[in-house]
Amino acid sequence: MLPDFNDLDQFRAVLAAAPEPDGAARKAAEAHNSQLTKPPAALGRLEDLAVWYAGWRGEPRPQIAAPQVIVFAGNHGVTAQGISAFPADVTAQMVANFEAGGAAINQLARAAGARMDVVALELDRPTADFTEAPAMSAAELTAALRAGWVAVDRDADLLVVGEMGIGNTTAAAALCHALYGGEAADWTGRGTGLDDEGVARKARVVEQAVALHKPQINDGLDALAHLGGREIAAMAGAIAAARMRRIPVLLDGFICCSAAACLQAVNARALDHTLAGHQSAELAHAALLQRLGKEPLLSLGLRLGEASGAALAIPVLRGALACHSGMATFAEAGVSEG
Ligand SMILES: Cc1cc2ncn([C@H]3O[C@H](COP(=O)(O)O)[C@@H](O)[C@H]3O)c2cc1C
Ligand SMILES: O=C(O)c1cccnc1
Repeated sequence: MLPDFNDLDQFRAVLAAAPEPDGAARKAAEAHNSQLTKPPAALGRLEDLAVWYAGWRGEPRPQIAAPQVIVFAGNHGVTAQGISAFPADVTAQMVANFEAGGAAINQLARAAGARMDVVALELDRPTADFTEAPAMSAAELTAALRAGWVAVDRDADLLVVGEMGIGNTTAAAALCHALYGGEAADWTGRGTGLDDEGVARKARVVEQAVALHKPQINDGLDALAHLGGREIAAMAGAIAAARMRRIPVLLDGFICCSAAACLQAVNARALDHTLAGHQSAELAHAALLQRLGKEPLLSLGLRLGEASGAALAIPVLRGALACHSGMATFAEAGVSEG
């Protein structure tokens, strides 16, 4: 059973009690890796990925059999400030598209052999416009974290989380500016395709919002409440639930990583069970990945969200484990060691 939480302090306590990887399984995986029929380290980063995954699953020779993709959707009051190239109605329209199987992530999840779930969070009740008021109350944030927390399949052996929410690159930029400082413009990109004038307006919105709320922000959950969105909070809740179940997580683009950053700001080790699936083309994703200490698996110029980049990385991790767990050792294959 997962522990439960009813308020933000209980969620902070859950994060503080997060489990660590299984040291014995990790050691056994390292020893096994060193005996496989290949020159030492010839599979490069795949070898580290396999050992990392084995530690989290507590199995020296695991496979990925049941990956789960969850796309969370939410609406944002800050869209009133003209910060997206698309209207807010697109969020609900895309949820219908996900449910009908017509979006990019439907194809990528299927191609990766992953189960896909869509969780829409109160789309007809957008968050407050955070240039004027906190985006969410503590109770609303708790509810959104819980929606993510309960969406994780207990039998999944890999989790990919992503999002849909017109305006959410503004929320993600504001979260990064609040957590890491610098200039608002450093964290503000084009999102769905703003022109230069639109990006300048968006950066002013980010700057104004962070200046308004910064005095009330003491950790990542305060930042999420003031500047986040329901789908961003739900991604954070799902990432935390996966940790409790020792399910490794592939992070998606800028918005997903802003959710992860909020967890890391509460507990420095909260993302140890996660990898960066890809580096998005959104302006600040590279800088955010650096802050998270994550090296992306892929960099394909995607700037879509929806979990698309992380879903594409599933076969990379699966390939790492197929080699690790399926290859013969030198002794088994009768191959001479160097
Ligand atoms: C048709 C369509 C499909 C999408 N799928 C993901 N996003 C992406 O774009 C949005 C963020 O960009 P901004 O902050 O500029 O609104 C998010 O919903 C994100 O997932 C989409 C956007 C559109 C228009
Ligand atoms: O990096 C992302 O995930 C992203 C970038 C632009 C628009 N939507 C998502």
